[in-house]
Order: sequence, then C-alpha cells, then structure tokens
Amino acid sequence: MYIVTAEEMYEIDRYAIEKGGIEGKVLMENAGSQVAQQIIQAYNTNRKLAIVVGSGNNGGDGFVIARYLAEYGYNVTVFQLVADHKIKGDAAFYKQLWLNTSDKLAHVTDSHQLKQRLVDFDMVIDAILGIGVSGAIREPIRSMIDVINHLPITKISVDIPSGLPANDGIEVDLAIQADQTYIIEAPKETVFCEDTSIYYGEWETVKIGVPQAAYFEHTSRQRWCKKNVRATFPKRNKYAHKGTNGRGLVIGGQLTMPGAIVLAARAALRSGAGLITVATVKENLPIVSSSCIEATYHLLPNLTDRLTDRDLEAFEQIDAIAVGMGVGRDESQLLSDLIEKLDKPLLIDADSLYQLKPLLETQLQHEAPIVITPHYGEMAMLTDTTVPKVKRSPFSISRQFAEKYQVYVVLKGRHTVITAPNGEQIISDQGNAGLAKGGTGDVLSGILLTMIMQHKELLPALANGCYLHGKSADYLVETDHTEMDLLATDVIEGLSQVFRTLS
Ligand SMILES: NC(=O)C1=CN([C@@H]2O[C@H](COP(=O)(O)OP(=O)(O)OC[C@H]3O[C@@H](n4cnc5c(N)ncnc54)[C@H](OP(=O)(O)O)[C@@H]3O)[C@@H](O)[C@H]2O)[C@@H](O)CC1
Ligand SMILES: [K+]
Repeated sequence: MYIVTAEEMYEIDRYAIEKGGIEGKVLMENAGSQVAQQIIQAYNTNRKLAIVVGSGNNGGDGFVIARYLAEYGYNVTVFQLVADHKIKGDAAFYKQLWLNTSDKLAHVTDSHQLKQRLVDFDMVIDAILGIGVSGAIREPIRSMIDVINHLPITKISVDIPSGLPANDGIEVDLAIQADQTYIIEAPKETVFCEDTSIYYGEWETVKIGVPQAAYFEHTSRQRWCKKNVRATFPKRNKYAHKGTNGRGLVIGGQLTMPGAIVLAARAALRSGAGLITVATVKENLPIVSSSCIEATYHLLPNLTDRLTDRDLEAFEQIDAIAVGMGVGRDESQLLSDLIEKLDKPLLIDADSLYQLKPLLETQLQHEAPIVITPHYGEMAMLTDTTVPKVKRSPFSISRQFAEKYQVYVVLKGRHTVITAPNGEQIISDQGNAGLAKGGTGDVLSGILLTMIMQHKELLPALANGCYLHGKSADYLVETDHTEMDLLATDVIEGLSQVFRTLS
C-alpha cells in the first residue's frame, strides 16, 4: 500500500486522467460511490444523515455520496457551507445531479445556524475540505468545524478529516475529529504521524480505479504488510550451515547494562542468525554468557578505546555488526574504528547514536551500509531539533537525514519510518503499547542485525525486521500476554509464532 503527500496524490490523479484516460468526473463518481458503499455496509438506513460540503472536489465527493445513499434509502440532507459560485467544475456537475433527484440541499453560512440544523441528525459526513487545504482554517469554516466536533453524533470524514493537512511537518490548527475516515485511494502521510493519526479515527481506503503505474512513477513510500514480507523474506536453504546463516557481532553491555546486550544477542539468534559473537567487558561475562549460552564471546577492556589488531582480526570473520546497546555515552574511539577500519554493515543504536553525533560531519567514510535506529528523542538529538518536531515530521526529517549522510534510518515509534539513502521509505505499523518498555529497542536491534545478514536488499531487510518485532508483540497480546505485562524477553520468545505465519 502506497502512502502519499498531497502533491503526489495530485500527480497520481493527473496520471490517471492523462495517461490512464480516466476522466476526472469518473474518478469523482468512483470515489463517492465507493465511500457510499462502505457507509451502506457499516451503518443501517435508520440513520438521519447530514453531508456537509465545501467548495472543492472533496465537496464534489460529498454530492456523489448523497446521491448513492439516498438511492439506498437513507434520509440524506446536504448542507452547503459555501456560496453557490464557489462550487465549480466536477463538483458543480455532481451538485446538479443531486438537485435533479432531491430538494434536500440547505445553504448554511454561519456556525450558529449549522449547530441548530445539525441537532436533529445522527451522523455527519464531512466533505468540507480535502487535500487542497492550505494555511490556517478560515472563518466561517473554522467555527463550523468546531461546532461539528462538539456534536455528540458519529462523524465520518471523506478522504481526510477536514482541516488536517495531508503532509507531515505542519502544525495542526483545527480539524474534524472523525470516528471513521474513508481515504480515497492512498493514505496520506498524516495517517502515520503521532499527533495527527488520532484525527482519522478508524480508517480504510477505497479504490477509485487509478492505475498502479501512477504510484510507481510518483511515490516511493509504502506501508509494509504481510504480503510484502512474504514476497521478500529469504527462504532458508535446506543445506545451510551456521556460517551461511550469518555471523553477527553485537558490541555493548557496560557494567551497569548487561541486559541490553543479552536481549540483542538472543533476539538475533532467535531470528535465525547462524552465529552471534558478543563483544563486551570482562566483568559482565558471567551474567551475559549464562543468559545466552548459544553465543560466543569476545572480551574488550572497555567499550570506548580503539580496537586492537587482535580485535580487528577477529572481527574480519563477521558479516554484520550491531553496536550501542548499553555502551554508555562517553566519547568513543571504538565507534570511529568500526566505521573507518571495518568495512562491514554496521547498525548503530541507543548510546552509540550519541557517540555518532560528533562524527557525523567528518567520519562517515564507510563503504558498507550504515543503519541507525533512533527513537524520537535520539533523532531530535541527532538533528538538533525537538521531540515534538520529530513527531510532526517523521517522514521529512528521516528523509533529509538519510539523504544527507547516506545512511539507512529506522525511526522507531508507534509507526516506524524506515528510510533508505535514496529517500525511499517504508512504514511499519505493527506492534502495540506493550512495546513501550525498556529493552524492546535492544531486541529490535538484534532482529535487524540478522535480517541485514540474510537479505540481499537492505530496505526490505529492515522492514521485515520491524514487522517481526511488532507482529510478535501483537500475537503475544492476543494470546498469553497483555499490553501491561509484555516484556522485551517475551517479544523474543514470540518470534516463533510470527515465523510460522510466514512459511
Ligand atoms: N481527480 C481528483 O483530483 C480527485 C479528487 N478527489 C477529492 O478531491 C479532493 C481534493 O480536491 P481539491 O483539490 O478541490 O481540494 P479540497 O480540499 O476539496 O478544496 C480546496 C478548497 O478549500 C478551500 N480552502 C483551502 N484551504 C482553506 C482554509 N485554510 N480554510 C478554508 N478554506 C480553505 C479553498 O476554497 P476557496 O475558499 O478558495 O473557495 C480551496 O480551493 C480530495 O481530497 C478528494 O476528496 C476525489 O474526488 C477523487 C478524484
Ligand atoms: K473531508
């Protein structure tokens, strides 16, 4: 499933019209009829429906929806919130079709009047503003949105809750708080941003006949589903031995944080790595090795000094490295050695992201790929911004960072945004609130390390790793656990359930 910005959606529509030969009117008819079909399936005909329409094509969709719902026996009234001359083109055409069959069109131009008129209705269908919204919401639409939000009736938005922007990065002024949104064709970026996803309520997409080729040309952002995982997940070779399943190195676990490295190592092994070596400090060896007996160990005097020739020689055998889980935030020459002296895929997580910050402008000379896995706070630190700004702009901030430093970025959140150095993006939205607990990030790093070693292409590797992690939590919450008690160790144990669904 593709995810779009407003500009991309307009390009995609243009493609459908110009190259696909589908008239704009047909797209609007399809949009309205498809949304109406969804409403017919979900809500019975006893309801008294108000459809509020604005001046643009979103309002045009509203007139089409009205016609279909009336045809199916619903009691529908359209409230036009703008002057007649504002309704033009295809929207005016469908307004006329509505008037040809119904006299239930009311002009309402102030919010008090709207409030009085809507009191009698059970449900309001919001076709006021679509993806063409720009700037602060102007009066009287502003007060009308506020009135609708305060009505104790079901609110259904068409394409996007009116007032909400499609693109990330814009502070929300005021928007309809929908119970349900029927999105036309493709989810917009704000569906997946923490501050704006809430406005959509439940959401579903409806298809209106846009050719898939339009998406290939105009967007490089998609949502990762089971179908994508199945199509890209490497098949396990029957004749594989431990060497062919990847030899990974996990570096971390200072004295006060041995657990982080255990979680990462065990998660890497449970996700299918052939061999995992844990490089950690001597003092932690008893606890770490007894908790992960399948790994081998490489002792380091500390987690910040330069790597010795002996270390480098040992690490030459390795296929990929994950560093940062519980290493502490002291300045690290170890990290710069990993970047400069070992040409291995390198995943940088947690504390090592703080150590990476001073190296960013000078030392990212590394042939093999670098993957960083920040949460919002770490991303804010790396980009000298604030957490609210990262939350508001997860797509654009990740893309700018990935392109500038030529790294892969896995920005962890309720919706994880994965970005390749060329700007291509994947959203992984599996998982639940049970994952908001210490150690789950270490588990993800371990899973990703294994995926990096086993896939040919890195972007699907990272997306598949995030899918395994989130899906494991989802299965566990559906079966043996709850969002309250779920622990990072459970997520490792839950991986087997997810693997079963993939074969
Ligand atoms: N082929 C297609 O394209 C298809 C498109 N489809 C549908 O079209 C929708 C996009 O349509 P669109 O481009 O007409 O934009 P849309 O948001 O309905 O109206 C924009 C108007 O709103 C106003 N306005 C803007 N900002 C404002 C503000 N801050 N405060 C107050 N008012 C504001 C402004 O009007 P003005 O006030 O200037 O008269 C502006 O002109 C899309 O979401 C989907 O539903 C489907 O039918 C499928 C086929
Ligand atoms: K809308």
